[in-house]
Amino acid sequence: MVTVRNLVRRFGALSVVNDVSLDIAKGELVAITGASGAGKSTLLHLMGALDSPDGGTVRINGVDVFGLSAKKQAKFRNEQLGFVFQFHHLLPEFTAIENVAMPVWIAGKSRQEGLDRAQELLELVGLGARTKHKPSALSGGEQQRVAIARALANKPAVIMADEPTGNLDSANAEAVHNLFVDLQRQLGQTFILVTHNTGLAAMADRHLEMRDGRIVSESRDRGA
Ligand SMILES: Nc1ncnc2c1ncn2[C@@H]1O[C@H](COP(=O)(O)OP(=O)(O)OP(=O)(O)O)[C@@H](O)[C@H]1O
Repeated sequence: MVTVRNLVRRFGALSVVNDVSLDIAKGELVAITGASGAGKSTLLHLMGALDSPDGGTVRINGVDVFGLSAKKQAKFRNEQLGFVFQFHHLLPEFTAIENVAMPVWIAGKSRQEGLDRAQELLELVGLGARTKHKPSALSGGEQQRVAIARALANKPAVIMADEPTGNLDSANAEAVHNLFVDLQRQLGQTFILVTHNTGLAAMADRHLEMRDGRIVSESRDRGA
């Protein structure tokens, strides 16, 4: 599903991602942990084609993402990848349902198709009664669930999440963890998560630890 080979990203003399290779299977939930500055976010951004590498390749569903033109890459990102960040980045002037429908509309589908899909997803994340609320009228945990629904909008191959619970209290963080596991089980959704949260890392099928731009350990610790 995701094949990373010899990925390198340098900032000045520093190799922030230093020759990383890894394979992620369909339906896998992978957590990446490591100290601040280890290169986790940079690696995730490269895998999501939000940044370009100085060397190496990323293939998602067989597509060489850095071999695509800028326009095709943006389309690929919108249709094949879902992103969840620490701060939800919802559009404040739009309702929850409109925020979730947005990637569907951007992909060229009709207004109604977008709204139907968004309604279904908001119900899936437990927000079926909150669809007409604007982000400011939702709690932090609810806003993050809207962002997760939005990430799912186009049935992406992979959801990439960078500190998705970093801004949440422990109860809301746990709700988001459980939601990821439910989505993995119900939809076979593939997830790559960068997190400092040991509870979230422990729920993953596979836990990769980064240090100084490299993956230094790997464990399969779900249920341990
Ligand atoms: N655009 C940039 N220009 C220069 N240096 C950068 C840039 N982006 C990241 N870095 C540096 O790369 C290193 C790794 O950053 P990165 O954000 O990937 O780490 P991280 O493991 O995600 O850390 P954290 O857990 O604190 O988010 C850091 O030393 C950071 O300062």
